[in-house]
Amino acid sequence: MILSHTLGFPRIGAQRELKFALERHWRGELDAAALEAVGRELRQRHWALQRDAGLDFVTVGDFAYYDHVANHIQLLGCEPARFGFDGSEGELTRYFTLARGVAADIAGSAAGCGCAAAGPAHDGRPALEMTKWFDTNYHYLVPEFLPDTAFSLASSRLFDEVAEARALGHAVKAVVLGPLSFLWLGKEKATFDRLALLERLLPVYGQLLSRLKAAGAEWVQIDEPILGLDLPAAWRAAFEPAYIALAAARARLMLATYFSPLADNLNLACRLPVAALHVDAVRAPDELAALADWLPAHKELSVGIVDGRNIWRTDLDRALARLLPLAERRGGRLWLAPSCSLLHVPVSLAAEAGPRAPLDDELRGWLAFATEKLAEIDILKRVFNDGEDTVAEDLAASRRALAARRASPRVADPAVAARLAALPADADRRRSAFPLRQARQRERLGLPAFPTTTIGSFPQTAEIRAARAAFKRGELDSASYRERMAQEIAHAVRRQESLGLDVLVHGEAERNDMVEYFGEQLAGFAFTASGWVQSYGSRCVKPPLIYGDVSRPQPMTVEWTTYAQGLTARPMKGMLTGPITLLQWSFVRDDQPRADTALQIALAIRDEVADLERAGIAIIQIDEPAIREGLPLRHGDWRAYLAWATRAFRIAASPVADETQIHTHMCYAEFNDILPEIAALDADVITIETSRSDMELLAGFGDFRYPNEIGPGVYDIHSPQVPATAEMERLLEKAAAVIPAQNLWVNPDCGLKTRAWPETEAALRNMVEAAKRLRVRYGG
Ligand SMILES: CN1c2c(nc(N)[nH]c2=O)NC[C@@H]1CNc1ccc(C(=O)N[C@@H](CCC(=O)N[C@@H](CCC(=O)N[C@@H](CCC(=O)O)C(=O)O)C(=O)O)C(=O)O)cc1
Ligand SMILES: N[C@@H](CCS)C(=O)O
Ligand SMILES: [Zn+2]
Repeated sequence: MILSHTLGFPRIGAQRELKFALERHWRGELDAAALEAVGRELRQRHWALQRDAGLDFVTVGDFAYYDHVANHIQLLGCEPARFGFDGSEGELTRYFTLARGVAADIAGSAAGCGCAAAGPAHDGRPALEMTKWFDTNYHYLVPEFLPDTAFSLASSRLFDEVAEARALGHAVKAVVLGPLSFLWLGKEKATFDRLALLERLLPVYGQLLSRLKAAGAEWVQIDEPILGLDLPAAWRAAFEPAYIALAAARARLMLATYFSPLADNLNLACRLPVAALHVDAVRAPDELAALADWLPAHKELSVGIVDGRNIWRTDLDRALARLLPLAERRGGRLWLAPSCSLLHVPVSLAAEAGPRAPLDDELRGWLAFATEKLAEIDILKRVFNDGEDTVAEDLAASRRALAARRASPRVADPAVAARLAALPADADRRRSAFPLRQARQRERLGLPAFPTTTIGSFPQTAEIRAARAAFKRGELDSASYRERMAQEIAHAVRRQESLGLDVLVHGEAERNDMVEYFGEQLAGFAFTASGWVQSYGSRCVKPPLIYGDVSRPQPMTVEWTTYAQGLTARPMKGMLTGPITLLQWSFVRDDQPRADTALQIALAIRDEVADLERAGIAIIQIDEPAIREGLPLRHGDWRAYLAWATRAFRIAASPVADETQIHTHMCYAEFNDILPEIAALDADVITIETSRSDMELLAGFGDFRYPNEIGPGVYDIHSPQVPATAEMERLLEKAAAVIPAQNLWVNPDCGLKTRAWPETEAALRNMVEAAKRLRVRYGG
């Protein structure tokens, strides 16, 4: 018998119902009960979808009002003491405090902007840090651990949800993050080893599993994605005793791994005393044979056969070819599932039909979002359980779609192939070495020491978003929309001039998103109407789809950039998203290596760089915030990735003269483990997020003697708090202790699109003042 399930389902809602409810709640327009009603309605809808798709169990525990790791912090009773909760606050209030921090004197502004994580707040309660969930564009809240962190079962939310699903008649599989992954994903806030907390944590997990069983969960999926990482020996060694201890709870456990091969953890995963093991057969198809050998016959094998990280229809014949020998080997017993939670793909293709939909019928036919992926799993299951004839039509439709995609003339563009073949070997090299470029740029730009700048975006106000929405609905004509954006840009330029910034930006008002905006203009890319995916909290992104060879039919940013430059005598930075970030934050074609697609995008961006230079733009920034996130999860794969990723960046950045200054920008990650490669990008200036680590991140750049110029972020843009001049001075002093002062720039951590104008202006005023004081101290 073949069974089916999903590791998780998107929680945000097909129409982003959760996002809008959350933001209304934060603005004080929706009370907690009404928010909970929206959550309940979404869970019920998603469980019904799972049941209707023929899954044998619905998954309970994948829902979260902000983030599932944050749910575990409450569930396991380890809310950090620094939040000072006194027991009078409700669970939901505490939850949003962990996620967003509190700034008592500016709470109105924080809530009004719908921003998610807040940074250091006036009353000393900064939000939990946010970081990337493995190699995805989803951000989780980082648990904080101290040597005396205690655990207890402190929330009934998960058990209530199990009861809710049971009351609706569903067979339930609950999902929790495993104890080792939970500890691994957290951070020590004092000098000690957080693995030491396992002993204290395990009894609470034991209680958790017993209660889930008592609540009627037939299975508990226990996620240990860290089994896909290169783990230190102590962490690997901790698995077996931990799971032996958990076995005492007598819950039926499915250990779930995903995102990368198990490799040297395969044997360990097979040995653990659990009833079932889930593996990612999309990222690690080659391990299936070994699993069939090693997993004891009495255990269930759940095969993640449908890609949970991408949106292409599954090749069902290839999937069946993989599954058949496995099923045979395991006596006809298998579970089928997506490779990972479906959190990372949009809810349904249903919203992509209709005359105004940007996706045409042909492209839509090649795709499967979360709902359609469940249907694919059901087809595969029925082939085994009921015979191929029962799904002959579905299989034929799937084959037709795949054949159409393979044969489509829209995929291959011979001109792109020809250009790549003719690419000179030195296309990734600037004309001169950095010292000469630096001298020429200094002469051309005439900037003061500690030049001030921002990262690109200024507040994406409700008015800007509303104008764009009206334009897209056809209610605002193109000329009026462009006029509105021109006004916004002019406004941003005026404000920067009056603040005294040295290098200006146009503010990105015209961009819906730093990736989608380019995706809408590049050939080989398509975009959706409602293909939203949660990025953090209530914030979502709509990743474009790369379906074919990429090229740039026409300039994408030159008009707005030259317009902005025409408004000021100061240098206006051109603002582009780099090839790796465009790749990483899109759904990428699966019919050629990612490296090839990256190279094609690099050529398109190179053309834009050349056009900006030709239009007289002296400084061009190529954002690469996702370059670190794109690193493979296994170290052994790093070298190959870094080689093509850095080459793609350099190809994009290298067509310009020495006098043209190339900036890059990175955030959301620690870069110290890839510093040589960051240096090899050879950007003239790099701006990076450093303020949240109190410039600690910069130490690596100092130790490494990073050769080019650096703008370490001096304030956290996630917070509406206005940073004090003295604090930014202190950070700059700290930076000057490790980086030569003449190479330092002054800027925020990242773009300001999620902020409001009043706090933005106040923060930048203080930042400019801090730079002036540094100039006095260091000369220049
Ligand atoms: C830098 N970050 C980014 C990541 N990934 C990206 N693809 N882009 C990024 O910028 N990953 C790492 C970080 C994550 N950070 C963020 C920060 C902010 C957001 C965010 O604000 N997202 C918006 C959606 C952005 C967008 O595409 N907006 C569109 C559509 C706006 C919209 O919702 N319109 C409404 C109607 C509005 C009205 O009538 O007033 C509608 O269509 O229904 C646009 O501007 O046109 C969000 O709201 O979640 C994301 C990641
Ligand atoms: N230029 C972009 C970079 C974000 S990582 C911005 O300022 O929003
Ligand atoms: Zn950034």
